[in-house]
Formats: sequence, C-alpha cells, structure tokens
Amino acid sequence: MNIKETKLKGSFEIEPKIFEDKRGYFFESFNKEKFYDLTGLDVNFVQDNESFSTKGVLRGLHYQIGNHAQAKLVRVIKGSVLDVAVDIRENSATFGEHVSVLLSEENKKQFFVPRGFAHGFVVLSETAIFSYKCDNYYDKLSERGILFNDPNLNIDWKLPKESLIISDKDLELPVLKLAEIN
Ligand SMILES: Cc1cn([C@H]2C[C@H](O)[C@@H](COP(=O)(O)OP(=O)(O)O[C@H]3O[C@H](C)C(=O)[C@H](O)[C@H]3O)O2)c(=O)[nH]c1=O
Repeated sequence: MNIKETKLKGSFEIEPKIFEDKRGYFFESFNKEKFYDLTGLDVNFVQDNESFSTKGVLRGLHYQIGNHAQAKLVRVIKGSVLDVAVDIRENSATFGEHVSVLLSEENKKQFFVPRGFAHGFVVLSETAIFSYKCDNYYDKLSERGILFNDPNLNIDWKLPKESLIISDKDLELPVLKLAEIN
C-alpha cells in the first residue's frame, strides 16, 4: 500500500497493493493497522455508504458540523469520478483550499478526507458506483454544505456546467463563509 499526504494536512491519497492472477484481482480495501502505521491515524469507521450515479452527477459539497463531523475513506468501484475535498478547518493554514483526486475502478485509488473538510464528487464515466467509509454516523440535522461552484473555491469540475446533474438541495447551498462553518 502506498500512502501520500496531500497539500491539505491530514488528507491522504492511497494506492492499495493489488494482487492479480489468472482469476482476476484481490486487494485489501481497508486495513486499520496498516492505515495507522502509514498515517498515524487511529480511525474507527462506523458506517459504510454506497451511491450509484450517472455521468455529470455532482454530489456535494457536504459536511457535518460539530461532534457529528465525519472523516471519510472514499473510493470508486465502477467508473470514474473527480473527487474534491475542501479544507474548512477554522484555523487551518489552508482554509478554503481544495484537493481534487481522480478515483476510478482502473486506478483503484482511495482518498482519506479528514473531519473538518467539505466533500463532493462529479461522475466522469457513463455511470459510477461510489463507496466510502465514515468515522461518524449520518446526522441529518448537522448536515451543511457549500455551493459546488462557489467562486471563492474556484473548483474545476472538468465537465461543462450545463451537463451537470445536481440535486435541488445542493443547488441551494451557500457559498463558504467562515462564520457559518460550525
Ligand atoms: C449521506 C446519507 C444520506 N442518507 C439519506 C438521506 C437522503 O434521503 C438520501 C440521499 O442523501 P443525499 O442526497 O444527501 O446523498 P448524497 O448527495 O450522496 O450525499 C453524500 O454526498 C457527498 C458525496 C458526501 O460526502 C456525503 O457523504 C453525503 O452527503 O440518503 C442516509 O440515510 N444516510 C447517509 O449517510
């Protein structure tokens, strides 16, 4: 397994070791001990999620506030997505900055997004199955979000805006304001 910390401290790109043979492939999609050894993070995931989306679907940017904040270990089982994490940790030197990572069934890459980040992705393939682990439970009342095309974040979602498929809820999200992230 290769793990590389991104420019946003505490977030990591992960490349699992793939075992291929005449039958196909095998890899450990998560190993708590190895993750700790490579990141120093003793993470306890409590919830796994999966979503299916078609090309152009953009989910996010979402986060949960306070004690309900979630760290996520995300990956793509089918298709490919551009995955984006935005640092909204109040005193972070990289507050408001983002990292984009291409996750696909081909590269089998994973992205660890720590608590204190907003997260979202856009589907680049015809369809995509997105699977992720969270270290805190879903809590609807603590859900918040940032508008996907917040001009302050200047995220390049790679696809033309008119081709994006975004929920009404996400289209009504606010832009990032320091005062409203907790
Ligand atoms: C996230 C979540 C949702 N739900 C229910 C609530 C809604 O009735 C339905 C769809 O929820 P939503 O439209 O918020 O799903 P996404 O837009 O994929 O949300 C996710 O989008 C981005 C990529 C994220 O990082 C978050 O994990 C998450 O917010 O599932 C649950 O029952 N449990 C959950 O953990």
